[in-house]
Amino acid sequence: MKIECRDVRKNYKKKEVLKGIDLVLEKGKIYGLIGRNGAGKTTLLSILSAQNPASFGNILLDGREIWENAEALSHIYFAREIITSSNSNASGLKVKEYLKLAETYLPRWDKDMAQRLTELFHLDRKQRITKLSKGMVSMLQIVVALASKADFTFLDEPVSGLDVVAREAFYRLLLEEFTETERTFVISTHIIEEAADIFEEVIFLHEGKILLKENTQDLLEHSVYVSGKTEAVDRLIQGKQIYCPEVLGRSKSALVRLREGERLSGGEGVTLQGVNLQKIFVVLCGGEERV
Ligand SMILES: Nc1ncnc2c1ncn2[C@@H]1O[C@H](COP(=O)(O)OP(=O)(O)OP(=O)(O)O)[C@@H](O)[C@H]1O
Repeated sequence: MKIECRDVRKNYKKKEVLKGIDLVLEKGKIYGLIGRNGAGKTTLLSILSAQNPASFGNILLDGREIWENAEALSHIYFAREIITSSNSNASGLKVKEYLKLAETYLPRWDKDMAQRLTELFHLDRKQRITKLSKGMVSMLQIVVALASKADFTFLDEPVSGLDVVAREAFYRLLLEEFTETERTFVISTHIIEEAADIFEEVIFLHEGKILLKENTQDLLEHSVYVSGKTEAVDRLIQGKQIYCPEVLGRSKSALVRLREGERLSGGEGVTLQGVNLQKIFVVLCGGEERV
């Protein structure tokens, strides 16, 4: 089972938010969707789940268009922020009523799991959603996403507002569910480092385009931060794929992306350092604001 996104574009009036997205999401993987504020992550996830029409392009599940295709959509669930303002549909609902509603429209709903997770997160089923704290609303979003049992489950900033204990609990639950099932998860997050180990692949969405989609481990193994005396660094990085070279006095630094089979060996006056996912993201997507 796979989802294919073919040349998907989205305009809001004259503003082009997605600029030709080609993407394949395979079964049985956890993807991290990472991008700056306004990069288009929520828009992309809403289009991948047919909650929002694309302006151009197609989304296919095993070759079949998902738009107005109830069977295809029964395999896809997008857990987006529950809007708790007074004019939202969820307003006024109690937690148990919201879960009941989820049960009616999610064909693979796991009631026992929803019950278990609600207890685990200490969510009061009688509480109105509008009275929940921000973190508790995120927990409810996570409960529904996991209990949806959808083959493709998308979570938009699921850990937003969660304290560190609840975030750890979420990552653990996600991994448990992932190892027991063949489900695919796409998680958008701004908290990159603590989730980096969970993502089998990362997708960097930058200014409406996919800048990178790669196995996380490969990406980390093939990224090296080089610094040292300018001449020595220049010799080392010659012919290599480099990002953000910076010169400070007689020193130079740059991020090097090694191609398959390429190696770097440090010499006199040069330091080689591994980089983490957050650093790679800042270098590739940070632009002028990078520090
Ligand atoms: N319904 C809408 N009408 C008009 N513009 C919109 C609408 N939804 C999103 N946008 C615009 O599209 C762009 C992408 O928004 P989107 O919410 O997809 O980004 P994001 O990557 O999820 O951002 P964040 O990380 O801040 O949540 C932004 O410039 C936003 O203002």
